Amino acid sequence: MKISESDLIINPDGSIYHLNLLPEDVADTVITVGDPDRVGEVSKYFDKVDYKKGKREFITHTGYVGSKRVTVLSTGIGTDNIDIVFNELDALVNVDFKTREIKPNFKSLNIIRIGTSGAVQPDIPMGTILASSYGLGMDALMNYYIQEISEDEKSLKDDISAHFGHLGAIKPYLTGASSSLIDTIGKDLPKGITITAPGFYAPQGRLVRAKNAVPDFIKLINSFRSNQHRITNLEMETAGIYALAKVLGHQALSINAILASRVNFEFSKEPNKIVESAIKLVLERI
Ligand SMILES: O=P(O)(O)O[C@H]1O[C@H](CO)[C@@H](O)[C@H]1O
Ligand SMILES: O=c1cc[nH]c(=O)[nH]1
Repeated sequence: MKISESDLIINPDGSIYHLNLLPEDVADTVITVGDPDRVGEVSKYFDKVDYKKGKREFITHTGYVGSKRVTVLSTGIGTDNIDIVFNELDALVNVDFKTREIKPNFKSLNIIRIGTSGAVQPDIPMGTILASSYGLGMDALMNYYIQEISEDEKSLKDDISAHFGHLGAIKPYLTGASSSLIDTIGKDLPKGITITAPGFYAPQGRLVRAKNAVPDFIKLINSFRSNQHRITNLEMETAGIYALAKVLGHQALSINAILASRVNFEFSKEPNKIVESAIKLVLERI
């Protein structure tokens, strides 16, 4: 079945609407980062950069780490951008842009996020590099997609829904990391459930001048327990990445550079150093 011109928008030069990429521009291993400036911080370690492209906040460099072809791409902030990036990345590899039909041979990408994040447990200090075992979305993205979840995900999600049930309108969604990527890239890293918030301030329990509707949000988050599971950190993309990757059949892992300790009220004075060590760790292991 042909995908219509308004559902899948292809620019006159054959590139996809927002990412401005051609199908051949995407490697099978994709690193996503939030900050467009971080793309160069990753690709400076490539042995060879084939090209650099971009539009809006979506900057892409593709090249080689040793003999492995790798794409690094910035998503900007938030799961609304993840919706765009993941649908367009998937279309680039799984839709024939000439016929507008789904290709007969499905391609699954390995997608690794290198992001920044704030920890909500006292034993996870600033400087930690943490792998998200699950992404827990407090945003609304997955209200718009049909997602099948495993029995394990369902039972953990039920405990989470009970814990956060009194928040009313919030309908959390939960997806596990790719087991193959977490067992390799994330093998010896601290792990935990990452909350993806629809904002940086009150949606992450911060208080500046506007009053928060949810009192003691960080306490509510860090007191959650279900068997061996606990919530370790807060950021703004992982849950959307995990959920859409699974819906579309890709493998995803989120690696978090912990810049803030929300329980100790601290923010790193050297955030770039922490991000740098997360980048090096991922590039050594992909
Ligand atoms: O550093 P990045 O990857 O952008 O990630 C985190 O930083 C941003 C907020 O400062 C949000 O995007 C959050 O998820
Ligand atoms: O606390 C933090 C730090 C980085 N990014 C976030 O979203 N939250």
